[in-house]
Amino acid sequence: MVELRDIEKNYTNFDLKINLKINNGEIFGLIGQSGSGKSTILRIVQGLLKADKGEINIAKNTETAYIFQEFNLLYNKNVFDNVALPLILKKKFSAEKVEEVLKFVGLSERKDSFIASLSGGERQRVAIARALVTNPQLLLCDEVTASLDKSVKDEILDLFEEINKKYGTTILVVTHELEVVKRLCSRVAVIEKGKITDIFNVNQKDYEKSNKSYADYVREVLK
Ligand SMILES: Nc1ncnc2c1ncn2[C@@H]1O[C@H](COP(=O)(O)OP(=O)(O)OP(=O)(O)O)[C@@H](O)[C@H]1O
Repeated sequence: MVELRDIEKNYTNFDLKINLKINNGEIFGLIGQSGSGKSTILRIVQGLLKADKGEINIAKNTETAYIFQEFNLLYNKNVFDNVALPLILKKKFSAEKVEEVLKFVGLSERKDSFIASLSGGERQRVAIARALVTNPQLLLCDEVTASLDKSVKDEILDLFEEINKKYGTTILVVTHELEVVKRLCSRVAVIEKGKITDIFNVNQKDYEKSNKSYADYVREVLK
């Protein structure tokens, strides 16, 4: 689905050099500390940044969508209009499609609400719905759960899993959070100082999905 071959990007104090292959239908994690080069890789895959060397191959006509940490929502528009935007830009507006993805992310009831009145988790759901509305085969996610608390994070991660299962969407997840990779990804690449130092299958078996209430979680950590 996505192949980065001998990709290089050189900044004054930073050199990226990687090879990476992401298979059709997998949820692939890219994990690394701040400054390791994750966003640079994602931007190269998005086509927002040109590599100095190497080749990037993405299957022809792959519909791609992005979800960012900051959500990039339009605050002067309501939920419905935010989600409809990519379809309007592509001149493919369909109210039914917007309704369908809003239902999928559990926001049908909030479709007339303005973004400012939503919680962080709800905003993230709007961003996910907006990404899904064009039926992407490839979803690129940059630190999408970093600002969310544990229970909302679990909900959003469930949603990504559902997207992958229901639509077969290939998902590339960039994160510095180990638990996100553990919970969601089948494979992960570890990136350090611009190089991939390891790639392996994630052992998801012993991840315990939390059914605890928020109060239980707080007690468990703090007491
Ligand atoms: N336009 C640029 N000019 C010069 N250096 C840059 C530029 N963009 C990124 N860098 C450098 O490249 C390195 C990797 O940055 P990148 O944003 O890819 O890291 P990251 O792993 O995504 O970090 P974070 O988790 O903090 O977002 C950093 O050292 C950064 O300073």
